[in-house]
Amino acid sequence: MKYISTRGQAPVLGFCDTMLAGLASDGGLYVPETWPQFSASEIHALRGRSYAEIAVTVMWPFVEGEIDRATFEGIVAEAYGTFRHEAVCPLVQTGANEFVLELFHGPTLAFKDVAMQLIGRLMDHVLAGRDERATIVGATSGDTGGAAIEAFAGRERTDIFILFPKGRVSPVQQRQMTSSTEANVHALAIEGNFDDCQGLLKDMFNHPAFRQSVKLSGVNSINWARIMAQVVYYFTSALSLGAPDRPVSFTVPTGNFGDIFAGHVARQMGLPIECLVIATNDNDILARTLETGTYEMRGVVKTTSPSMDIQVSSNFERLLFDASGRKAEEVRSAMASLKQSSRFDLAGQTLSTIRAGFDAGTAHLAESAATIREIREKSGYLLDPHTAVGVHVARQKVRGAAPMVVLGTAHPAKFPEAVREACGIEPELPAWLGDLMERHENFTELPSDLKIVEDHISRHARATR
Ligand SMILES: Cc1ncc(COP(=O)(O)O)c(C=O)c1O
Ligand SMILES: N[C@@H](CCOP(=O)(O)O)C(=O)O
Repeated sequence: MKYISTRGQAPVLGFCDTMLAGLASDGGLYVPETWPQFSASEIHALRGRSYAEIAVTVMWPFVEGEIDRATFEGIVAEAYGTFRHEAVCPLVQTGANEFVLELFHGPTLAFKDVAMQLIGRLMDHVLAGRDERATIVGATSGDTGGAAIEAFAGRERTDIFILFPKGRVSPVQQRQMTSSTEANVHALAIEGNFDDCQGLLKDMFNHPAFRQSVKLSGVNSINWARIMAQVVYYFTSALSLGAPDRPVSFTVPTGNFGDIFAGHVARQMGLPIECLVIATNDNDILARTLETGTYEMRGVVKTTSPSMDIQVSSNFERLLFDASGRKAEEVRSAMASLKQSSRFDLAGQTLSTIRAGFDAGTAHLAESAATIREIREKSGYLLDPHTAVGVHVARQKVRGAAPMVVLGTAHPAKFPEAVREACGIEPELPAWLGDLMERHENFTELPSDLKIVEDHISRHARATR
C-alpha cells in the first residue's frame, strides 16, 4: 500500500516510511492511496476468530509488501498478549440495544494502548532493520502520553518526549507519564493547554532542520499507524453483534477525531456501519461544525473528561480530504483559513457527504455526571467520564434497529474524582497498578515556546549523537 498526503504536496510513501514520518512534509496527514475492500463473505469468515487473528487480517492490506507476514503475526500476538482480558476489547451490554466496547484492558487503562502496544513493537522492528534511531515526540491531553511512554519505555532505538498541559491532566494520568524510571523517557509539563502542546508538535514537524537533526517521529493519531490499529476493534465488535448480516452504529467520545476516523475507515473497507455518532463534551467544535457547516475555534473549556478538552481536532483533516472526493486543494484552502482566521467553511458537497454518514451531539458537565449515576443505578456498571459523554449522546441519537456500540475509551479509575462526584463511588485502580500514586515523579516544566522545547529535546535525544 502507498500513502498520500491530504495536502497533496508531500512524497508518496510506503507503510514503514509513513509510520516513521508521522506528519507529512507538507503539513498534511498521510492516508492510504485507496481503501482496501472486504466483501461480506470475507467479513463473515472472520467470525469466531481471536482478536489477534482478526487484527492481522484487517491490517494486512495496509502493511503488505513492507513487513513479512510471519513477523507481523508475531508482533500482533505479542502486542495483544499485554491486555488483561482474553477478548482484548470485550463488549458489555448497558441498555436494551446498547453496548459499551471496553477498550481499556491494556497496560495504561486507555484505548490508546490498542495502537501503542503495536506501534512500539513495529517501530522497533523497522528501526532495527534499518539500523536507525528515532526521537518520538508526542502531545497529550492525558491518555496518549501514558500509553506511549508505556509502549516505548526502555526501547533501545527510540527516545520519547511527551508534552502534557501542566495542571490539566488527572493525577493518575500524570503519574503514568512521570513515574517511568527508564532513561529514554522524558515527560514535559507545558504551560498551556493541549492545543498549545499539539501546536508545538506540529511546528517541530514543520521545522525541517530540527526534524532532521533529531530524526523526529510521532505517535499521536496524526500517525497513520495509530488509525490502522484502531480500525480493528470496529470489526471485532460488529462481528460479535452479527455483522456483516446486521449493521451496527457506533458513538465515539471524540477529541482529536482519530478514534472515530478509524470507524470511517472500517466502513470504507466494507464493514456495514449505519451511523457514526460524534460525541463531544463542552468543547463542542465538531458538533457545531456538523450543525452549521463552519469549523470555528473557541477557547478550550476545562471539563471532567480532560482528554477531550480539545479545539484543534487534527484528524478531521483526513475526513475532509475523503469527503471532498480527495481534493487536496480544498483541504489546503481550509487549513490556510484555519491558520489565518481560526475558522473555515465546509464546501456544500463535502458537508452533505459528512452529514450522510455522521451525526453529532454534546454532553454538558451535568449530563455526563447524571449518566454515570443513572447507569450505575440501573445496571451496576461504572462509566468513566469520557465514555459517559458517549452514552449520553448515544441515547439522544438512537434510531432504527441497529445495535448502538459506545466506545469505552478509559477505565473509570483514571478519573476517580469525577466519578466519585457523579455517583459517590470511588473506583479503584486494578491491583497491578495499586502503587502508582506512590511512585516517584520525574518531569520538566517548560513554557509553551518552540525554541525552548526544541533545545531541550535536542540536548537529551540520543538520535542527535
Ligand atoms: C479517554 C479518552 N476518550 C476519548 C478521547 C478522544 O479520542 P480522539 O482524540 O481519538 O477523538 C481521548 C483522547 O484521545 C481519550 O483519552
Ligand atoms: N485525547 C488525547 C489527545 C491526543 O490524541 P491523539 O489520539 O492524537 O494522540 C490524549 O489523551 O492525549
